[in-house]
Amino acid sequence: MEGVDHLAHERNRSQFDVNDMKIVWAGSREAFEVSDRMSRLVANDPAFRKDNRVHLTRKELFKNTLRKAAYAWKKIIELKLSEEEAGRLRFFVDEPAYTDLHWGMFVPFLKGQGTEEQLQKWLPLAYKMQIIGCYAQTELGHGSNVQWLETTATFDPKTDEFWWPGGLGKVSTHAVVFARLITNGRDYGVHGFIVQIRSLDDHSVLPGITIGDIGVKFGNGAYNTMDNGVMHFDHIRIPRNQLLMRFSQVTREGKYVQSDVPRQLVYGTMVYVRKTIVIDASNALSRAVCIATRYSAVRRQFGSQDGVETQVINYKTQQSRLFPLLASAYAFRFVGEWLQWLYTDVTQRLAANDFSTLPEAHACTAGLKSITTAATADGIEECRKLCGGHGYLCSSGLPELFAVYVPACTYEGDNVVLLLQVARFLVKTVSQLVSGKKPVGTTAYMGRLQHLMESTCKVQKAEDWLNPSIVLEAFEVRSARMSVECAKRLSQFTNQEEGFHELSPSLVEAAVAHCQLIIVAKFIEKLQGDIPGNGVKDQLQKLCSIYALFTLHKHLGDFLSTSTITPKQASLADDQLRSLYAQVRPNAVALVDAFNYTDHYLGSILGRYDGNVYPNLYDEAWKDPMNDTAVPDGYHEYIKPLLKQQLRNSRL
Ligand SMILES: CCCCC/C=C\C/C=C\C/C=C\CCC(=O)SCCNC(=O)CCNC(=O)[C@H](O)C(C)(C)COP(=O)(O)OP(=O)(O)OC[C@H]1O[C@@H](n2cnc3c(N)ncnc32)[C@H](O)[C@@H]1OP(=O)(O)O
Ligand SMILES: Cc1cc2nc3c(=O)[nH]c(=O)nc-3n(C[C@H](O)[C@H](O)[C@H](O)COP(=O)(O)OP(=O)(O)OC[C@H]3O[C@@H](n4cnc5c(N)ncnc54)[C@H](O)[C@@H]3O)c2cc1C
Repeated sequence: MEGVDHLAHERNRSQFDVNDMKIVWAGSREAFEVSDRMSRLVANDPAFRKDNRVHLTRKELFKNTLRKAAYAWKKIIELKLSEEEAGRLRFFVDEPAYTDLHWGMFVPFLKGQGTEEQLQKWLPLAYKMQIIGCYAQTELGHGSNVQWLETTATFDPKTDEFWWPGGLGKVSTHAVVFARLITNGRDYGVHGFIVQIRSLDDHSVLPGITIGDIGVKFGNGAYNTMDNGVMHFDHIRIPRNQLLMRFSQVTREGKYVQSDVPRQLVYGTMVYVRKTIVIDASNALSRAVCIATRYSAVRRQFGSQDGVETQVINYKTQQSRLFPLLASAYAFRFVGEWLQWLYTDVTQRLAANDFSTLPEAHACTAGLKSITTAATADGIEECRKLCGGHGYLCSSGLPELFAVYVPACTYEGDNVVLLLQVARFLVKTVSQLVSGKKPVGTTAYMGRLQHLMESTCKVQKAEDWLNPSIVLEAFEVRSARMSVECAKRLSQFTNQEEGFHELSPSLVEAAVAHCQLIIVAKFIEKLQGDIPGNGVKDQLQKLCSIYALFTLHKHLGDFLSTSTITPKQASLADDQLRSLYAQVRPNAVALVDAFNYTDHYLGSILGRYDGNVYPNLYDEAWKDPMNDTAVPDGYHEYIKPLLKQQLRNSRL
């Protein structure tokens, strides 16, 4: 009962209204209510039980996922759930499935790339799940380099292998297929086609197509609920109108007609999903942080006072590892919200034939996807370590979360490849300054380049680091100087591509600096708005400072080598950071309660809301099939003879 008392005590000592914070975290009262309702619906339905996943074989696991997906769909229909409610319900079911790709990529691709006529034909089928779709872009030989995909769509197609598409291996009936469009002997580059791959009568694979699952992936259970697939086409014919033709058409005569739009619009679904992945990073990181924070308040080691040992959350090292992750979860939440706004804005502009913000939307989604997923993957692993030995047990929820999460650093664009896209965008922005082009959006600060190259940091005492404009300027100076340095070094190469290749490690660092500036800037911007709730804004201000100062601490080399700050100012930042950790400490448990996660969703004995960790860990161990019998299978074959052998040897 010790843990129970501790968490209740922690909750009583918090200095803000946790219910108000729940609304800020959810984004609005309406979003909170939907999430809250859906999470309880899932948690209270035994059909969605997930604590047995680690003991299932791959085939059992996959069938179980199919059962849950079908049951979830039944519930969605029965309860007449809205699109938003259905999305939240699937989220809380918390099991990667073909439905992620159907709703997350196939449907958005159709919506983005189809003509009115094509939408009328395909969307109702997809919405009612009368067809199930996946997104087949990656090939065995090409994933990052989309322009070099080898699959062709001509009147006389060659054959090639897709590799990875989720939902393809066993479930999808249709696929959005990426192939090079060839007509009248000319290659018009990569386009999206809709291709039926399985029979709608008996689910058999259609003639000329070979499909299978690509095999077991990283981790026990984890992403293995998903049927990532391999697909081989051999002279498949599809009707011309299954080229998605909103932006380019092929006439009956085979003439290619390109609308007056950038060819990159065919990549639109990737921009959409990358934006979603940023919000998802805050989900995954907050979940790990919630487990590690509650457990750190329950766990006691050393430092006995009055016969009671110290809660590990009181160790300064524990705080300096945990609280930056807590702050990052909030930071990623708010930058994700902003990215949603940016995406909506660019979509509206595209509809009005304004393509001016497309490069910015691409750079922001690519860069933020990279740094939030990398920090989240590392953060989950850090949370496992923060929970000591118990963190390594599957019942902590952390091993599975890590295994499910890490591919986010690879899918939807390898993180380094995407940061190089941001670097290209930055170098271009700097070079355009010479020609007088005014930078806008997230690169607007480059418009004050002369000031940023000359300015000196104003910090004289630790509290100065709480001043948002000082912090913001430090991040702007660091980023601008790193980009300018890269651009300068690049200009010394006669061949720009060769220079870009040679300097790519530094270019990636410049891209990281720019993206971290965006996160800090958007957190500060969020705090300039109206944030109701007793003590809520105050807590968020502390978290914002922690995110910024911890990032500064971690990348101190950048800040010092660009002379953005002095070693003395770095040391003052560390002093301020320590003080902030102490201020956040009494609020830590309440700050993770604000995520409003049910025990079902957390799936962690260490992160239980009631803190009743030890009896449950103990009980859980006894439920393991290994403990069905005291004497294990194999004793008679392998242990008993061995023991007898040893006995004989010792007698010799
Ligand atoms: C239940 C909750 C779930 C929540 C999670 C949500 C979703 C996750 C669910 C499931 C995930 C599971 C599966 C993931 C599915 C996939 O992985 S699908 C496959 C994804 N594949 C990739 O991402 C491939 C990565 N590669 C690329 O995107 C591009 O090839 C490239 C690296 C960007 C390079 O492209 P290329 O055409 O060669 O470009 P180049 O470098 O030559 O640049 C040309 C210009 O085009 C601009 N540009 C590039 N991309 C875009 C874009 N997307 N939008 C706009 N503009 C773009 C580029 O900046 C260049 O511009 P210039 O002005 O000419 O410099
Ligand atoms: C779980 C999971 C689910 C997926 N689901 C789907 C799906 O549904 N549909 C689909 O189409 N695809 C899917 N994919 C594929 C995924 O999109 C690709 O794996 C991803 O885009 C990376 O491409 P790649 O595998 O070719 O990596 P590679 O490009 O081969 O990367 C290998 C290494 O090379 C480096 N590298 C590559 N190019 C460069 C460069 N220009 N400069 C510097 N370094 C470089 C990378 O940084 C990386 O370290 C999925 C992948 C995973 C892991």
